[in-house]
Amino acid sequence: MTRTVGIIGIGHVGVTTAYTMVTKGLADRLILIDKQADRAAAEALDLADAQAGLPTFTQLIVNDYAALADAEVVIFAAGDISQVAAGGDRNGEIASTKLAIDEVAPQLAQSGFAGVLIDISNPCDVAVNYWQQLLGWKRQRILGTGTGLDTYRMRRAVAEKLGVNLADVRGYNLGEHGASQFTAWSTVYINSTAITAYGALDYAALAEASRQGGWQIFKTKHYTNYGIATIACEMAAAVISDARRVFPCACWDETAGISIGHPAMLGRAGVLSNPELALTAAEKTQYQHSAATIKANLATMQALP
Ligand SMILES: NC(=O)c1ccc[n+]([C@@H]2O[C@H](COP(=O)([O-])OP(=O)(O)OC[C@H]3O[C@@H](n4cnc5c(N)ncnc54)[C@H](O)[C@@H]3O)[C@@H](O)[C@H]2O)c1
Repeated sequence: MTRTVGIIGIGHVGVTTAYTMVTKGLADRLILIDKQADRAAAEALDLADAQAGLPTFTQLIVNDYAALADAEVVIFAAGDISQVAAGGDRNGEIASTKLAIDEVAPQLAQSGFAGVLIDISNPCDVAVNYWQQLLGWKRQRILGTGTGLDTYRMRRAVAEKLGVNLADVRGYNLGEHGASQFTAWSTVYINSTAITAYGALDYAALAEASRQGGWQIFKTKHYTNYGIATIACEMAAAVISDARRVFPCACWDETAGISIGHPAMLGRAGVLSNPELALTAAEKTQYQHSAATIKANLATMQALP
């Protein structure tokens, strides 16, 4: 089997995702697409140079939608990061991301792509719902990185606080990849020990550190790329290898009636199932509030011309 992945939008995030794919040898064929055709071509040449020093080889194809017909995964990172509103509000990108989706969706549909679409572009949950409505595919084939990156940030904040390794911190941030997200502390463990066993902690400060972690980076760099590229590649690899690994993803929740960040088992068909969580009553309320926020922002996106 030839592992084929497409990346649409070769800006900061798209190119870092491509670099991660190439250096980890996660794909045999990588298709890079950007409406700035020269930019995608230049990035492909730079990536091609890197391969002289790598133990794996990735065939690079530029700006060819037809090549997506054979892809297992397409990662969508198109948009315009300069539209992020003051304070790091990802909803500033509603119009630019809608425009990019409207431009790409017909070409993606026409390409014959039959794999799994992973949206990174923000506002991520809103974009996933919009993609699902526009394309009408089985919802399990369309997901977003959602609170995957926020969960990484929670793991970093907890690890720094407790003096443990962030790889040993498990659990989830849930809901919107945005201000209404929350850390579900009932799910957080350090190895097999519940975080609650660590005594009194300032949970509000830790949750805020993960919620605001992106802004802390963004206000200096004006973009973020390494964390998101890593989680996107982890998810893509799980789909390609039918790994049945669980990630917090923006994906359909029948009960909430919306796609929203919650754990999903990923495999070749996309979302295979959603593990049940035993959330507390307060966490359930936060989740419902986040679902309502995504629905309101989706209505805003749909109302745009
Ligand atoms: N979900 C997350 O956790 C997360 C984290 C970081 C960034 N992001 C999001 O990822 C997206 C990309 O960020 P970035 O910093 O790479 O932005 P960027 O502005 O650097 O790059 C966007 C790229 O998309 C291209 N593009 C725009 N419209 C297109 C179209 N119709 N077809 C093809 N290409 C098109 C642009 O030419 C540009 O190269 C943003 O929406 C950003 O908010 C999400």
